[in-house]
Amino acid sequence: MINKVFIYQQLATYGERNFMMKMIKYLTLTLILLLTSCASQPDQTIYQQLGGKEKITEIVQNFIYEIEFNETIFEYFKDSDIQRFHDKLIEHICVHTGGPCEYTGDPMDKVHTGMHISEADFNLTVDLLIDAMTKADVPHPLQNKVLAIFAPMRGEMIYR
Ligand code: HEM
Repeated sequence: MINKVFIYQQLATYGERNFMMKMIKYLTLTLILLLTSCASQPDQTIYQQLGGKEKITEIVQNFIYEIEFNETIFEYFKDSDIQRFHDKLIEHICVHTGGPCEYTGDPMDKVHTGMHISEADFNLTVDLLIDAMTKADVPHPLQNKVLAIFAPMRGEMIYR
């Protein structure tokens, strides 16, 4: 009888040890995977994630193309210097996504005051930007990061 109890106790202890060993192995493996994935993907700026100046230029060119084919939004741009808009918007996006650029254009509130941009037209412009990014093969999660930077600027543009 004593021997039986002793054997059961030993088996239970062995089971616990076995379980603990498995847990330690599992946790160590998880930790290693976590560390290697962090090391291979160091924090990148959104500018870097996009692919730098080249990709931003592609997005801006697609965006201008979209604007030119949208009657409502083109109305705002019909007397604008599109080459200047192209150059300043690239600088602006570069700076705000963390790129190594300098913005040499005018402040957003000053540029857009007097245009009386409605909320609907602001949203429509954002849709055109989304189309421009999609055509430039920017993945959707990254598009959302870009939009999260520019959406809060709406206050400097609408109803002014
Ligand atoms: C977050 C959204 C927007 C950003 C980041 C943005 C950015 C800019 C930038 C950087 C410029 C060039 C400034 C300069 O020439 O010094 C510009 C110009 C302009 N923007 Fe925006 N803009 C936005 C939304 C809009 C919207 C919604 C409209 C109209 C529907 C609009 C209409 C214009 C026009 C017409 C110009 C040219 C101004 C001119 O001819 O002098 N923008 N914008």
